[in-house]
Amino acid sequence: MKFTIRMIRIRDKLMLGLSAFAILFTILLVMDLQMDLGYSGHHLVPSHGRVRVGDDPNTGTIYNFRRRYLQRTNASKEQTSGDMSGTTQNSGKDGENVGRESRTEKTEVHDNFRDLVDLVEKGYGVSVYEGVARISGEDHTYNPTIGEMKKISPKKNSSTLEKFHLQISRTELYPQNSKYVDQLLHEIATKPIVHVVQKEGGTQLKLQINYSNMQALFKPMRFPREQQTLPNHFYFTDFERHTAEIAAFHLDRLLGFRRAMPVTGRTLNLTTEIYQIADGELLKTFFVSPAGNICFHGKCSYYCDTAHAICGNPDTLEGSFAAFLPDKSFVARKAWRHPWRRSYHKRKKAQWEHDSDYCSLVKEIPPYNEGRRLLDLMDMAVLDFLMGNMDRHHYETFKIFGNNTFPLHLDHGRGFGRAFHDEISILAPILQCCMIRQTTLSTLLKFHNGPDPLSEALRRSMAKDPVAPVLWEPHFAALDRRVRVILQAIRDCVNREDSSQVVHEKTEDTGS
Ligand SMILES: Nc1ncnc2c1ncn2[C@@H]1O[C@H](COP(=O)(O)OP(=O)(O)OP(=O)(O)O)[C@@H](O)[C@H]1O
Ligand SMILES: [Mn+2]
Repeated sequence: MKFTIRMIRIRDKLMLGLSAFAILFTILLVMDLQMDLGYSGHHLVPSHGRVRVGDDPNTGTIYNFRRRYLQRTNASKEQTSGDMSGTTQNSGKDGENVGRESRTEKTEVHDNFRDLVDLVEKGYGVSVYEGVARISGEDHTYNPTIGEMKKISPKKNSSTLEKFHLQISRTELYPQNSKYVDQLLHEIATKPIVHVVQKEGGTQLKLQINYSNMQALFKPMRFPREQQTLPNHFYFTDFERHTAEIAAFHLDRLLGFRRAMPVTGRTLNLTTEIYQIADGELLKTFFVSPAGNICFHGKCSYYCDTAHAICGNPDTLEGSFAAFLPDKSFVARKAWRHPWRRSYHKRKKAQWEHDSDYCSLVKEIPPYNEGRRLLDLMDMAVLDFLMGNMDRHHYETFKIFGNNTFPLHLDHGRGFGRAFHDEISILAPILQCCMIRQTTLSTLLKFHNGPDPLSEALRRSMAKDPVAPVLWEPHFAALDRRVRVILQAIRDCVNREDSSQVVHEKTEDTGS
């Protein structure tokens, strides 16, 4: 009897011990997943987000910059638990900088990046062939438009979009003082829609909106603005945000690129402006949800089923409307694989992710070995980093202009997904090539040193959009913070290139 009682006690103690262990283990696992400590071997952020042991701190890899940047600026105040990979790297040496609340940030003096301002103003080391701030050396006086190349002038009854197409030039989609952009935005946002068909291509649902004399590409709203990229979603499984398309157009314009088609927001009546004029195939996918809202899902390769339907409230729906590119039969385009594209596989990495000398490889290959294209990729990295767009797999150019023309900035639906996280790997082209177009650097410095920070300029630019406010507030602060990150990366490059740099004469006023 005594023996059995003792056995029961031992068993109870054992059970108690086991339970305590299980609880502790679970807590450890949860902490690991939250803080990415690495015990479980699973990382919330992909493992390439970590600093690799053995990296020479003086080589220009993304990992080193990420580590140094995180130690220096301590952006962790703005980071969520999923983004701590860098902060766990902090050692005691950086004592004064480590505190996550970073109260020091408020007292920090504004770094006006005088060294970089000097670089762009005085043109020290600005050349086609070497240095960090570069010019493309192309002939900017040779800038024919599509109209000129095709010997077509706009007719009296041409639509604004047709006129816009004819003025697309070798160096930009529209001039800085374009008389068509605002008019186009207004027309796309207000003119009656006459027919709607699903747009082929791409992974997510898009509609081609036909007006009486022009077309637009419609991407529907799927979430409220404050919804962020789900932590378990990869960049390639992330849903698209219509507001990102709108904001990207404004951002591209503010940066002086003018390589993105004009995009506006518009609120539709799903019944009268889509359903009643929809193409038969699209019509088949309409239904009424249990909540009594009108919904449709279209047909596409990923998210086109009942579970991912797009629903009105009950039949109003917001979306982005991008002015249509010229028809391919009129102006053909060439699609290029982006050298720094991601692997689009949940376990594989791309070559640039483990080869810190990747840029020297790219520099050898046409069209990156000469002309403007490599600098254009740097611009694209700036645009994508500012909005957090990781989905840049391909890009397109207009064939008619040959190789020495701008790449189109298309498809920004996956930007503006994470306001509290700066995805340094998007800067890989800049960090690995250590170059940036002089004019782009100059524009970034202008926004950084004010009086108008990028956030304010963007806010003002988007204020008149029909679906304003376009962006969730935290994205604005992220923009100004990311401008600083880019400037810091450029400064690191300049310092690394060493001070013995030869002084070159400026040979070109504008680089884009
Ligand atoms: N404004 C536009 N006018 C006409 N065609 C466009 C326009 N924008 C994009 N396209 C074309 O439509 C294709 C798909 O567009 P987009 O990339 O925005 O869609 P997506 O569903 O996000 O694609 P993906 O899944 O490949 O990322 C593009 O490759 C481009 O050729
Ligand atoms: Mn896309």
